[in-house]
Order: sequence, then structure tokens, then C-alpha cells
Amino acid sequence: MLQGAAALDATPLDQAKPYSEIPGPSRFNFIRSFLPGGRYINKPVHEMFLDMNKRFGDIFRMPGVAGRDIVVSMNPVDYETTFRHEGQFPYRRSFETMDYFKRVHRRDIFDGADGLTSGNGPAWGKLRTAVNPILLQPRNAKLYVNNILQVNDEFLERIRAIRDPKTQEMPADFVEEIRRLVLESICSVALNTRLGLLAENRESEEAKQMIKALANIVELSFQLDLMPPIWKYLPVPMFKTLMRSLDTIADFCYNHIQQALKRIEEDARDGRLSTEPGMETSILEKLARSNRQTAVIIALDLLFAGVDPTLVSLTGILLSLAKNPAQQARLLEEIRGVLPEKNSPLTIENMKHLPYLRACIKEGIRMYPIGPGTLRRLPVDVVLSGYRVIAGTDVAMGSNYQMSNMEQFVPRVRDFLPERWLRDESHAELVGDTATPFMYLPFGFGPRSCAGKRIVDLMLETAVARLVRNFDIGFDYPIENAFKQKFFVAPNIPFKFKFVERTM
Ligand code: HEM
Repeated sequence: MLQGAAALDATPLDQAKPYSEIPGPSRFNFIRSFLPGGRYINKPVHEMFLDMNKRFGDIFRMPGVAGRDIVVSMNPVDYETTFRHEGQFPYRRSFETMDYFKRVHRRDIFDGADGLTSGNGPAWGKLRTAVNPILLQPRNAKLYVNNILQVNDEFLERIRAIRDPKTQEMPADFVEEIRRLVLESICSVALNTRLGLLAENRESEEAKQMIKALANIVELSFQLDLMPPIWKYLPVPMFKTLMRSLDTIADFCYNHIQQALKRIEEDARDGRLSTEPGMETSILEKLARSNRQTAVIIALDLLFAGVDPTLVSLTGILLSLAKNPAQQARLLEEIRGVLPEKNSPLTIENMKHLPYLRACIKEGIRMYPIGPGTLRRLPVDVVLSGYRVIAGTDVAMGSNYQMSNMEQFVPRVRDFLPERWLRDESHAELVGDTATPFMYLPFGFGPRSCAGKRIVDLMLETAVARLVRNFDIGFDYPIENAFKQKFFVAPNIPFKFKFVERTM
């Protein structure tokens, strides 16, 4: 363990310093810093966090962000305290614009239900309990592994079709192909539907609108939610664009789900499908069996929450492998062990024997996290870094930035070294706080952690294994500004990967 991590803060509540003394900018100065000429105007959020960390210390207060303070901790001791006090229904602040969309704008679809990503309290607990066994049980992976593999085949074909024959490089907008891969994969799981985004329907108006809408949502929800909510009182064009983009996705999911459910019902009626519980052939069918509305809401959640993080993670992992040929060679050797031929089938069984692949994925996600960390609104007062943080305050944790940027937590922090995850004696000096509980939390923690974890694992393992088995992956450009960081991270350069065909 390095100096970063330590034991739980033992200061009793009545001896803690008062909440009002937590350092931070005044509300006025904080708002001013986002206005023209301000300190944080157009700055990525991680720079703002690191700057405030320098100015105010390990804990600081961002006053009244969208009506409520956010206390940011960059002290690992506080992470454990926060998660240990999160209560039965861990509360994560959602985007106010998303709440408005679900509760007011599209009440016709949501009918008062907030879903997983933005719901809280007992209603969230009930939904999460219902979907956990469906989404997270390893044995359910057999319901979607074939879909994911099929989509992957199309992705490899697409790469071969668009590759520059001279340079072997991808076009500048290759990240859009990765977006399509992820979107198609998630839709194949959540909607049990193939959309053809990588193949026959790639030019369809629907595909283009979906892609545009997803990009708008990521960009605009953050901007609107960090600023004072003027959209509640005035017609703000950005807000209208956001609602229209959310409409596009919601209608798309809703229509596809209606069609998929109709197909399932017809198949069951005509005897092509078993109506017995436990005999379902898709995630959607399992969800629909509990409740049709649940199926729609969960599918929307999976799309909203899943596409961008997976896109960023996969791009980061590929970039890391491209820039680190020795690690790529070691990974290839491991993959060859289970896939002797370029087109040997990948199965749930043989995927179990790829520890270095999993280490590469973990390391890539460490180096390119999707955001600072997660948030919790605590039901009780707690002591964080010696201050009494009152119940109802939103606490943000910055562990992802520490793990990706700060040498005091991870040795050779900006080097891609999957070996540190293998936990064998020979690489003990590389482990640092990667082995400390509550430090490496890219998927969050506890009952509120990522509901798509199994699906992501399968998507990433399949994509990386098959790409590395088929191609020598290269990238001949600088990568310092590969991603821009607003609240969530987004691709920022032309990802002209080189995919040179392996001869054997
Ligand atoms: C590498 C890709 C991904 C990363 C790094 C990631 C990370 C996260 C994180 C940090 C959270 C919040 C956890 C917390 O507050 O403790 C979360 C929540 C969630 N994620 Fe993911 N995620 C990824 C991909 C996906 C995918 C592909 C899906 C869907 C198929 C998905 C579905 C969800 C859902 C539904 C939630 C909300 C869970 C809840 O609040 O109950 N995620 N994810």
C-alpha cells in the first residue's frame, strides 16, 4: 500500500470541524469561474478538480451546483466512509434534465418510473433487485454471447472494407465505427434486435439520427446540469436540443421493443417459443416476463448508460496496446493459445483462460477513466477528512483521477503495465494502490454499481481478443490529447488506427 490509502477516519462526529469550514470557492466566485474570462471556462472537469485540490486541499466544496452543494473528496479514506454509510438504497444524484425528461416530457413512456440510472429510493431498489439476476448472472451471458460475436464479425469486416490499402490505416472518423459497434452490441442484448448499423443499414436515416442524438446527450446534459438551471424558467435552445435528442433515443427503443415483444408473443402463441420461466432466449424476454414497462425502461437505461463509457474504454485500451507493442505481443501469445486460427471460435468457456487479456482491459480503463469517480448523497452525517458532512450533501469521489494521474497511488502511473494486475510476485513493485479496496472503482461500488458490468466484460473481451488475434494494431500519432474531459470523457483526435492483417 502506498501513502494514498489508509484506514477509516475515526474522528467522532461531535469533534469534527463544522461543515461550513470545508474550504472552497464562494458561490459567486464559483459561478463566475464558468463565465467568459473565468478560471474554469472551457476547462475539462479533471483540471478543475486537480486545480481545486491544489488550492483547497483533499476535500473542498463546490457550492450550489444545480441547487445543491457538491463536496468533492480526493482523500481515499473518505471513499470507504462514504460507501460504508450509503444506506440500503444508495442515492446517486441524477441529471435534473433527465429527471424532467422522464417525469414530465415523456411521461407517456415512463409513467412515473425513473429507471435505474436516475431513480432512487425504494422504487430504484425494487427495480434493481428485479433486474440484477437477469443482467448480472454469468449464466445469462449465453443469451447474448452469440449476438455480440456476430456484431464483432461485422466490425472486423468493416475494418477490412474501410482500411486504406496503402497505409493500412482507418479513416479519421473511425471512432464512429466503434460507436456503432457498441450501440449495435448493446441493442442486440437489450432489444434482441439487429439494427445493421455496421452493415446493411449503416446509411439509414434512423442510424444517423441515433448516433447524433447520443453525442448531443453526452455533451449537453453535463453543460445544462452544472450550470444554474435557467432552462426551467427561460426557453434555452440547448435544452430543446437535448429534449429532442432524448426523444430520438426513447422513441427508437420504444418502437424496437414493441416490435420485439410482439415477435416474442407471436412466437410463444405459435409454439415456436417456450412460455416456461427459465427457458427464455433473450434478456428482453426475461425482462418482459416481469413487466413490459420494465423491459422498455431498462433498455433505455442500458443505452443511455452504456454506449459512451464502453466506446471510450475500448478506444483507450486499443490505443494503449497500439503504443505498447511488447504488451500487445504478450497478449497475442496468450490469445493464440485459445484461438489457434484467426477465425477460431471464441466461447464463454475458452474466454475463461485469458488472464492477460483481462489485465490489459483493467489497465486501459485505469489509464482512460470515463470520469472522476462516482457520487453519493448520504442519508446520515459523516466525518470526511475531519469535517462533519451533513446528511443530504452530495459527495463526489475523485479516485479515477488519482489512479490515472497520481504517482503516489500507482507506480509509473502513465505507463501501460497490465502486469500490475496479475498479482504475481515478480511485479509486486507495480501494484501500489491498485490492490487497495475503494481505490480502483471504475464501475462504482456496491448495490448501486454498474448494472451492465457483465455485458461490458463480454463486449470488451470479445472485441480486444478478436482484434488482436486478427491484426497487428498500430497508431502513428501523438496521444497526449486523445480524449477531452468535460464531465464524461469524449474522444478528441482522429483515431486512425493501423490494422495490419496478421499472416497467421
Ligand atoms: C467500460 C464501460 C463502462 C463503465 C466504465 C461503466 C461505469 C459505470 C459507473 C461508474 C456507474 C455508476 C456506479 C456507482 O455509482 O457506483 C455505472 C452505472 C450504470 N451502468 Fe455502467 N459502465 C460501463 C458500461 C455500461 C454498459 C455497457 C451498460 C449497459 C449495457 C451500463 C449500464 C449501467 C447502468 C444501468 C448503471 C446504473 C446502475 C444503477 O444506478 O443502479 N454500463 N456504470
